[in-house]
Amino acid sequence: MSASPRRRIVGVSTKMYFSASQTASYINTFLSLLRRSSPSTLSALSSTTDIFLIPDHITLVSSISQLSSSTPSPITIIPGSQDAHHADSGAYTGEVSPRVLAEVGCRLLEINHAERRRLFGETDALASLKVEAAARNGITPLICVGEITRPAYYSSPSALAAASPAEKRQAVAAAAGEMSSQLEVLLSRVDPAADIILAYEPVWAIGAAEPAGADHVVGVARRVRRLPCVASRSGSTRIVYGGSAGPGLYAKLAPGGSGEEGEEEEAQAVDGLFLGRFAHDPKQFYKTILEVAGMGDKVDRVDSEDREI
Ligand SMILES: O=C[C@H](O)COP(=O)(O)O
Repeated sequence: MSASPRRRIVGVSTKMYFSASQTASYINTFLSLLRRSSPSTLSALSSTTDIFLIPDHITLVSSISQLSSSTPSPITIIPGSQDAHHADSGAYTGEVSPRVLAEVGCRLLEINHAERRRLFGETDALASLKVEAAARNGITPLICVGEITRPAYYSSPSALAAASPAEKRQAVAAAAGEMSSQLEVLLSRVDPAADIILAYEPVWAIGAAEPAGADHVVGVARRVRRLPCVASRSGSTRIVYGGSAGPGLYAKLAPGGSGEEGEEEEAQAVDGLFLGRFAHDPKQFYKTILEVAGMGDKVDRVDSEDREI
């Protein structure tokens, strides 16, 4: 996965929503959308943007085979795993080995998702071992991190509209501060030269009706990039946003979008999106991919069955 300058990246985790046959049919429908795209669309897409797909563990191997046999050239879809143990082998009944994941073609490992922390008691220290295990096995770690507390002004649309720039800056600083101590631990065991992806997922925006505001996301991403444990890395550190993300969001996060006011514009604070529910329809997933790739002019064609995308 090359990332210099940083390639955009967008993907989906199906969490535990789909049956095995739904996962197969989801991938099938998504790949047919890609196959309906013109060679120039596919070529432009693959030249700028990485796409990943993270099914459940049971369907990972069959998904990898489906992706490798039916993805139209020159697109490559990066298969990922939702979790793994930190040891490569041993007496760990029921666990998934990162070495075996690498062996079957998995190239991305999701680590430290808020649901793993809240429901299964995972900690920063455990996640740091998994980050190390992924990199050791040549798998790119996709490290989820985000603040727990929702800024008070998200309580209602009117409170959000009335929030002052100072309140918003304070919320951005608080979120980045909370993530700073987590990231220190999460990145403590991985080679600074390894390529990683950070998924900024405010816990309060996961499973919600709406994503966090663009100004909040861009502001936090900029601050995270400046944290010493991130800024000092020599490997690529891409940042994707997750938490009720879907079509229409990335344009607001990209340079020239509606990101945080009053700060020096960075070329690209957020490198892409990490989708959940709002990618359950393969067409919505493909529309979002096109938007992340800066090809929003193609989005209207996705709904029309008889037009080439
Ligand atoms: O893994 C993806 C994120 O947790 C976002 O999920 P969501 O878009 O369904 O809120």
